[in-house]
Parts: sequence; structure tokens; C-alpha cells
Amino acid sequence: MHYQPQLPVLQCLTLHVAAGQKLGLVGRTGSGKSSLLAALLRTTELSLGQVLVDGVDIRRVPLARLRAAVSLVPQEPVLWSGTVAENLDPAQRALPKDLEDALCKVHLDKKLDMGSDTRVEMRGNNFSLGERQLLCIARCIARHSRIVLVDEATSCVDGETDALIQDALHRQFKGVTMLVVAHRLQTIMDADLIAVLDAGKVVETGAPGQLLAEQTRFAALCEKAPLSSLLSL
Ligand SMILES: Nc1ncnc2c1ncn2[C@@H]1O[C@H](COP(=O)(O)OP(=O)(O)OP(=O)(O)O)[C@@H](O)[C@H]1O
Repeated sequence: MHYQPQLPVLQCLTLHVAAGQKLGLVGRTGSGKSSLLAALLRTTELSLGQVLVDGVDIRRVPLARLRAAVSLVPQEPVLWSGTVAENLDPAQRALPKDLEDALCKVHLDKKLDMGSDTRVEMRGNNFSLGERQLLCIARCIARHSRIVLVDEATSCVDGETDALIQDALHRQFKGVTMLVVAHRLQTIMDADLIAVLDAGKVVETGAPGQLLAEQTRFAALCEKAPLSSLLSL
């Protein structure tokens, strides 16, 4: 993948994720983690290579179908002005009850007394970053997405909202294939597989326990991480 000619962002990269598995993606800033998610959603097209889902090249899948099956919780979600329902389900395919259920599953109904007719200001400015992420998680739930991509927020999310995000990700996507870009390592300690990226390449893969037991880049990253980010280890 290239954003500029002569500057490959992802290269010689092969990853297999089995259906229902959780893959944790780590790597230093600029290593290509978000770009990998962009390739899966086709928000940026690969210049070489392919992404296969169930053996089908995603370029052969109509974009609307791909994006119904693959949902993203971005680092910095931007919402559009309107109602919560319009943000959760722009195509108006879901039943109102499914939208209310999704809000309930991420606890936004209680936290903000939010319902599908709650107003959203331009860019979602009346919600915090964490609350906007929770809304995106509710969108994935309402869509019954088979593949969920999570780009963890790098900016600060308050503790209470962060706990709701982690709880929702942990409990609501059992059996769903998840790719999680982690900036805090504890969020992927339950992953089936970790991939460490460096300069657009996968330089290490393995189960978290296996990587931690050896002298790996992942183990070194964990050693450097602040204790507070590893308390659940
Ligand atoms: N839209 C874009 N246009 C041009 N270059 C880009 C664009 N998006 C990313 N890049 C470049 O591609 C490389 C990989 O960026 P990417 O955002 O995928 O890394 P990352 O590992 O997700 O980083 P971070 O941890 O900081 O989010 C970087 O060099 C970045 O500057």
C-alpha cells in the first residue's frame, strides 16, 4: 500500500486470522497499523496484494456489502449532526428496537440517558471521545458485523468510559472476528494472536503468552509499558 509513490506503507505482509479470532496489532507509531485497517475497509486501496475474506478478494465485494460486514471503531470517531439513530444506522435498515438494544448493551442508555432520538451536534461535539467510541461500538452491534476493527484511542478517555468500552468489546463480540490496534497492551492480552508491525511489515506473531515467554519485541514493549497499563496481566 502507498499513500505516496516510492513510499510503501505496508509491504511483504501476510496475516491469517481465523473466523471468530481476536488479533491484536501493536507497533510503534507510523508502523502501519491504521493503514492495515484501512486496507480491510477499502478506504485506501492496496497497490499490490489482496485481502481475502472467506477466500473472496474484497475488491470483488460491493463496497456497501463490505462495510455492512466489516465495521470500524476509529481512534477519533466523527459523528454527523442529526439523531443517534441516523448515526447508528444511516441506511435505516435496523429495527428501532435493535438500535435501543445496542445502546443498552454499551450502557449509553443509562450513562447519558441516550435513546435513538437523542440529538447529535456537528461532528458529535456534544459527546466525549470515549462516548463517541461507545456509539461506534453500538453501531457494530446493531449491524451484527462479522468483522470488527478497533483502532484504540491514543488520546485520553476517562476511566469510567474506558471501562465501559473495554467491557463492551469483551462481552459483545464473542464469536466475531476482531482486529484491535492496541496502544495499551492490556487490551489485547486476551487476543488469540498478536502481530507486531514495524515499518509496514509483520515482524512477529504469536499468542500473547508465547511471545511474553520469549525474548521478543512484544515482551520488550510490555517491559517498557507503564505498570498501570499492564495491571490485568
Ligand atoms: N492519509 C495518509 N496520507 C499520507 N500518508 C499517510 C496517511 N495515513 C498514514 N500515512 C503514513 O503512513 C504511515 C503509517 O501510518 P499509520 O497511521 O498506518 O501508522 P500507525 O501504526 O497506525 O500509527 P499510530 O500508532 O500513530 O496510529 C506513516 O508514515 C504515516 O505518516
